[in-house]
Amino acid sequence: MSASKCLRCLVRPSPTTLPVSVPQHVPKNIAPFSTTGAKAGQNPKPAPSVPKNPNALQPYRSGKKMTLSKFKKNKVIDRGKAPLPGERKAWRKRISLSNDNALPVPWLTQMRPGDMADSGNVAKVFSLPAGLQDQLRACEAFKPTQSWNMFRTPSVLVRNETVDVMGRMQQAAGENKTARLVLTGDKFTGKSLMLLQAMAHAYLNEWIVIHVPDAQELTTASTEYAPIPGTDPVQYMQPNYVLKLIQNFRKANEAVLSKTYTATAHPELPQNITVNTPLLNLCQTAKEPEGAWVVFRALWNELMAKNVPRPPILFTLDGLAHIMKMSDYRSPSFELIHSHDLAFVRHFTELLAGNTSFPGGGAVIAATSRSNAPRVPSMELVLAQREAEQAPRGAAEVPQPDPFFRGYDKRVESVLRSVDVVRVNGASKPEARSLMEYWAASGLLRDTVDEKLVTEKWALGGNGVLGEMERAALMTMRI
Ligand SMILES: Nc1ncnc2c1ncn2[C@@H]1O[C@H](COP(=O)(O)OP(=O)(O)OP(=O)(O)O)[C@@H](O)[C@H]1O
Repeated sequence: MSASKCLRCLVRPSPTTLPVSVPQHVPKNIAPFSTTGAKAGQNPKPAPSVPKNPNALQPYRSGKKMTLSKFKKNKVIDRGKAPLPGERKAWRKRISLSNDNALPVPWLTQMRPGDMADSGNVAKVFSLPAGLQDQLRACEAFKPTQSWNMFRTPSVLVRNETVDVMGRMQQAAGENKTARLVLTGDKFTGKSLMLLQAMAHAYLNEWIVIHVPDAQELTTASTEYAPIPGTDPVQYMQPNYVLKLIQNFRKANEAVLSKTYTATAHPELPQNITVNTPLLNLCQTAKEPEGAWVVFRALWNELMAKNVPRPPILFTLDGLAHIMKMSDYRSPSFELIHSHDLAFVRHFTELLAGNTSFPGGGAVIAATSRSNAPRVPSMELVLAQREAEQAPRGAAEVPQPDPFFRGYDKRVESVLRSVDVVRVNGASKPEARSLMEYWAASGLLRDTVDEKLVTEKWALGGNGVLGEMERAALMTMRI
């Protein structure tokens, strides 16, 4: 393009319209050349202004900038109040145990202490008494994934497996032994609910209950940890987790703990605890994470004290696979810590392995999960082997380890080597029918419950998988 053309308007400038430009490098307040000393000091007169031709070629752009968003207003987006720390998690984990829109079921009876161990009650639905609901809520036995929020009162179906598990618990307590059980089975068959039933049975029969609602909280490095001085190999405590556990434990077991007394004095605790103090007072000394581990140790020693009257104890844990592998914690040398080196987890695994037992008898029950669980080949293999060994002679072949696989964990095998495996299957048709009649009486199932409907929903639910049946029959009613 020709340099003599105006770049903005394409008008050819004439020599007369060109502005007289002052060279930019000459400072304005410097005196022009002069012949006298007097003139030399005077300020120069301003140069006569040249009228501006808007079409003339400008050396520099001046004036307004063109802004494209001139007529746009800045929108103020109101995002509301930001949720406080922990608020989202609390919302996600909230449990509602009642639905006022569901009908009360007139024929429903409240659960009594012996109901779940009685084989005559198989395929019957029982409601949980209000006091028991509080205890189960305190120890976080209800899960947000279960369908409690659909019914008027929380109720459970007694199944064959329920009677079996409760029978083993009763027998162990009667013989001052500790039953060691692992509940396994397909997804949504009701393993967590079986744990809840075991806890309900224990509370109604005045046992002491310790419950770990989700084992992954212990091993995913989401809670503080510290090495315990004087342990070899080093074990780690988790003071914050243990504090929360003691507080829930105290709320849930208040009645029994106030009737159980200390066997020794505990001067090491934040408050001095003397002999014959209720265990409830001992639990109340756990107020800060700093002293929580010492309180837990004292409480554990008391629960395991021999030669003093102790009620049966139930220790339950949901999500077994999470504690049967390396944890996400690291040692000071940055090596992964095995879950069994976490001291709290070790208390559980020692019981499950049969190395320790409760003095007044009881049970230790772990449930596997299919929804949220890492793959642990050692655990899967040992549980399959145990199941085959327990089957009637020759009914199942005992699985063998893969000779080319190097990932088996000896520590896991030694813990699970002698446990009893209980498989939770789909419900039978009479059990399914009873539950569906309860759904219909609650106003959640509109169809008439007959043989045809039961068979249809039972088949749709993968041969009586209760969670799947709920989906098939009540999915439109989910809140
Ligand atoms: N005995 C029962 N009485 C009433 N409802 C039951 C019973 N057993 C299971 N259910 C229902 O089935 C659903 C699945 O139960 P649960 O959460 O115990 O399954 P799960 O086997 O632990 O599943 P996952 O393998 O995913 O952990 C729940 O909504 C629960 O209400």
